[in-house]
Amino acid sequence: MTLKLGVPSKGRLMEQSFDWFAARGLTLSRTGSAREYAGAVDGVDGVELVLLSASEIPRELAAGRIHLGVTGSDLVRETLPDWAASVAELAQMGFGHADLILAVPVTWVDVETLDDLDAAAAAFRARHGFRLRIATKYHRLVREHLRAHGVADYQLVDSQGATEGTIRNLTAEAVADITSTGETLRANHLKILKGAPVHQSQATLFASRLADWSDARAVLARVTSQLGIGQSDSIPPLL
Ligand SMILES: Nc1ncnc2c1ncn2[C@@H]1O[C@H](COP(=O)(O)OP(=O)(O)OP(=O)(O)O)[C@@H](O)[C@H]1O
Ligand SMILES: O=P(O)(O)OC[C@H]1O[C@H](OP(=O)(O)OP(=O)(O)O)[C@H](O)[C@@H]1O
Repeated sequence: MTLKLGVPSKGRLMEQSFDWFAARGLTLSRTGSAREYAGAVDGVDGVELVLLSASEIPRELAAGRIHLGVTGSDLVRETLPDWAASVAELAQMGFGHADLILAVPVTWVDVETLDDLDAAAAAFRARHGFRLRIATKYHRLVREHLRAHGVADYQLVDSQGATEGTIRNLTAEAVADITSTGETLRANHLKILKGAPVHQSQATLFASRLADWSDARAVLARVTSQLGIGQSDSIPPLL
């Protein structure tokens, strides 16, 4: 039996993941044609590369279909209820940095903080008869954050892409989305609310707590030794 390692199948995350492993002596490569999602691993015996969408890796880890997986820490926290029961963080990889933030139009001069948003939301509801709409694909993380900060008078509207455009399109009054350079927010005349972001994300190597480790345990020891990371004693059933 081999250890299955899930890595994003395209884009920056794939390339930077390949570079991160290569720098530690594990060579990942795509095999077959450019469009074929097959891969190979050199450097440690018994590792099988599984190329997957970054957004599917949390579910595959939680289902135990892959033993290790690279994806954004935001996607794990958003996708998996009680994520720490399903996966363990083995290494923060130092790329794929992005902040999940709340933003409102720059023209909302009285709204700079979550407290201001709370007040604006109450006023909005009184005036319009419906709750202020926040567009996002990060429903779980945004709900938890707003609950923790006592903001209740809002509704989430689902936006799976081009979220910053929802305000111009009059389908939302505020957004919660990932930003790295801030260019998309600036281009859409939005400003980030002050205070800590909802989440600071980066690419992270996760281990499944729910995969069958019985035969993959020895391979894990070789992988973590090669990568120079401490083998997590906290991955059941490795205890
Ligand atoms: N502008 C950005 N800068 C840096 N990281 C980003 C940016 N936008 C998204 N990310 C991060 O990249 C990850 C998502 O990667 P990607 O966009 O490849 O996934 P996806 O769109 O779900 O993939 P797929 O289209 O295959 O389903 C998330 O962890 C997110 O935090
Ligand atoms: O701060 P910036 O560097 O401008 O990056 C932020 C943008 O990047 C992501 O979008 P992505 O490109 O993944 O497309 P999406 O709209 O489909 O989510 C995110 O949703 C923002 O729209």
